[in-house]
Amino acid sequence: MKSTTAAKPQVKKNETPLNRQYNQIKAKYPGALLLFRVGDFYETFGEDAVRASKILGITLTKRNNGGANEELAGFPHHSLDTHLPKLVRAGERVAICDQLEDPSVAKGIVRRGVTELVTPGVSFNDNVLDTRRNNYLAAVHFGKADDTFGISFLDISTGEFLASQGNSAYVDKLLQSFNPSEVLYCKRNRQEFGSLFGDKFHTYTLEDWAFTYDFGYNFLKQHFQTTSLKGFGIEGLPDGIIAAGVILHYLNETEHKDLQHITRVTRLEEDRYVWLDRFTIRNLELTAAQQEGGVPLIQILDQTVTPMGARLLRKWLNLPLKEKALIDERLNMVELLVNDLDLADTMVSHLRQIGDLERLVSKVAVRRISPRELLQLKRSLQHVLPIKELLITALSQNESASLKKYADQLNPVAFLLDRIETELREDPPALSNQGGMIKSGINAELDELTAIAYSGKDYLLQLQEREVQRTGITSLKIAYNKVFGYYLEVTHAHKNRVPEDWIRKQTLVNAERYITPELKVYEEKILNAEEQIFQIEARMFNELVLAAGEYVGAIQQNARVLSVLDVLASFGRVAVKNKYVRPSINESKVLNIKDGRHAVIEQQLPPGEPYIPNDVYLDDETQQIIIITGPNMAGKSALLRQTALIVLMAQSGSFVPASSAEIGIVDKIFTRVGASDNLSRGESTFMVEMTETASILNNLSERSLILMDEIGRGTSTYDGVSIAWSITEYLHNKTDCRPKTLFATHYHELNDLATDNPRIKNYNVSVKELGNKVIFLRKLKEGGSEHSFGIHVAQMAGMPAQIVTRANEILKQLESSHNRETNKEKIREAVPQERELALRIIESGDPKSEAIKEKLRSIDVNRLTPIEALLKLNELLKMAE
Ligand SMILES: Nc1ncnc2c1ncn2[C@@H]1O[C@H](COP(=O)(O)OP(=O)(O)OP(=O)(O)O)[C@@H](O)[C@H]1O
Repeated sequence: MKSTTAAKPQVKKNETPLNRQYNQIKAKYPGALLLFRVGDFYETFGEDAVRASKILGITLTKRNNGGANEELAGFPHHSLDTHLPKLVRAGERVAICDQLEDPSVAKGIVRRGVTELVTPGVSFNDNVLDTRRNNYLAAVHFGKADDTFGISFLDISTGEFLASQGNSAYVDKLLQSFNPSEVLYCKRNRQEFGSLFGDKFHTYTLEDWAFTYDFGYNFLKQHFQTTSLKGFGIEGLPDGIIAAGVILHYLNETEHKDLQHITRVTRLEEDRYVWLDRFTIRNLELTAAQQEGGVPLIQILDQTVTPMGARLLRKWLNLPLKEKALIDERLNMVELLVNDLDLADTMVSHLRQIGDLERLVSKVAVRRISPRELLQLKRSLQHVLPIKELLITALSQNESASLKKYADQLNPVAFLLDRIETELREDPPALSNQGGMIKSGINAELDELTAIAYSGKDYLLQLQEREVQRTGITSLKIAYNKVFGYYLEVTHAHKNRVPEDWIRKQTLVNAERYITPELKVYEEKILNAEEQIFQIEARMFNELVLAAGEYVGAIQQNARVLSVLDVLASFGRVAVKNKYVRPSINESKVLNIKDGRHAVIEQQLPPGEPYIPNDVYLDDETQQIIIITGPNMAGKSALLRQTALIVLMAQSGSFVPASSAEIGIVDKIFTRVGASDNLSRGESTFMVEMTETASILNNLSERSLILMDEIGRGTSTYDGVSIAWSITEYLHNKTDCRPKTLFATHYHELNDLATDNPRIKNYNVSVKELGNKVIFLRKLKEGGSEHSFGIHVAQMAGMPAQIVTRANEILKQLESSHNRETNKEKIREAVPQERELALRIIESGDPKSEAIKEKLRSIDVNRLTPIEALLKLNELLKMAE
């Protein structure tokens, strides 16, 4: 994706003063597309014009610039709201250069300056933002120590600011989960950034000096007006502080200086959340589908009614919890709402009216709120008190710590509401510079001026009436424009009836315009009054916004509580609708799911086709690893994924699709599913599969849940079976932890593993054979399978009969020549044979064996992963042959 860095400004000869001003400003914002306000238009020039015309579909013209022809494209200033989002979405950084003084009073060339640099990650514009998603700006700092990184995220539209640090895998995971719209990093890390974190992000690189500890620390201290950062819990994160400092620095550089709504920086604690690697996030399709048209889990679970609730749900699904108390707190509240549907419904009906309180309050803090939005803020806040009262009433019937906490935290901000109610009209305009905002009876001077303006207008109507009588010109009209002020307009047909005392001002094609001294007197009265009204109202509105600014902290807290309530209510509604149950969370290592279902697939089956529920039991004593065999299409992958989804939903605080679920807290979920989805990256399928598996095996913990689907199918059957076999053995025999594993495979040879390994159990997803047809029962049963029905599936898929018959013949032949018992013995004997071979090689003295010895010596056994060991062994065997 687009990456931006500074470009050299062009110096031109024969500059006009306007050009010089343009070039000076342009040079200050390298890499940005400059929208240059000239009169009523925003103009772009040169390269910017070419890009703008392409993105916006506006006409590209040429102008003469110091003898050279330069491209030019522009649009009327009032179209900024339509055009800006298009430019930003196309990945442009847009510098908005406005006229900083009134052109009519400017001496010489109008003063201009960039008032905002809008970039993909920094925007307040409602048209750029997706209400149901956060718009994060991220900064990544490459730490001094090996594999340490600082990372920070900011959503300027909500004020949420986070910092953390960890290794590259952690940073990568966060980037995947938060999916920032723009990522900042240091120029010197350009090479590494792409190879570590991919090229899907819009990035912007900054100079080295911004990435220093003292700079970041001081910037943060200054912003929060604190003497240290201890209160935020980030003191111990030097790399995280650097990243957070870079974000504030960047905001400053992009002319975002009103940041009062960023009231804290929160430490994102790595060990508070379940670890999901990037493959898991993608494969489980929690918040985004892998393929177009696919349905992610969030689509099923999202019944939130506020944009901030929708954003929070996304976060909760990406960051499931590991602490029982916190998970139970959420589940308790969901249960309460499920059991008290009246409470849930009334609460949701209030929440529905609240809208995006979080973004509205940010606009208050940065003083970008419009009169209409302030009214909206008032209307949102009016629902806080009823919700608080609802919770308090519910508390009288339920002993609930959560209810009490939420009720306590909600602040109805009555004083502010009262003030807005008293002062702001119910039909305010969109802009604050043309009056019509403040109610009458608040400011005596304002009321007086309004009376003058109104009576002046009444007087003008009387004047018009009088002149009609006097001249007999019934079509005579009094109108107004900016150039002449008020005037009388008469069509040419009545021109000769115009009295002597009228003064002609303008002749049009079919009419003439006149003024009279009397008209001018009243004009001045009206215009003066209006001008003063605008000024007084703008000042009063500003004071109102400032007053609201005092409540930013309280309103932000309201927004947080309301978004939590929204997500919990959404969990409750989905639980009732889809028949989910409350999971029981404990600290054991047991996973015991009864009648589990796949939350997404069950919603998509054709009507009348039920989803077949299944039990899954895993622990670290008796059933640590389950090998699941079964034909293609039987439902193996669905079973694997539903198990992980149930765990994740439970630990996010949601009820789950099952008849019961005991969840011993899981701290990491790894998946290796499918083999074909990385082809577009140009890596070999098998290599990707092995890299992903290696990353799983190197990061295990005793609470890990591993899902492996057809590991090894990307290579020859023998290689595949050998690798799958050795991985499973490794997971079983690991001495430091016993990660729970579901292993779906077509290799029924693996069923033999259960013979010698007590915690490995065989299951199969059953099918029934009817004649030569297969019926999918989709029921998980104990025991292995004898064959894989691949040919049946080929037949079902409409393969020509001739091919199906021939395949069956070949299969029979192969099965008779490969006796399973012999294979089983061979596999069991494999280890001693290899050792023997190694010894023979080392003892002989020929040149080939010397080379092999050399190779062996180069291996550092302590740093070798099981997969690398297998690959090395394979290499050595090839050399020996
Ligand atoms: N328990 C179930 N109840 C109803 N339908 C199911 C169930 N499990 C799976 N299905 C349906 O069967 C389809 C195939 O399931 P799945 O992809 O899990 O099969 P598989 O055994 O992993 O196949 P393959 O080995 O070819 O990858 C699913 O897309 C779903 O529509």
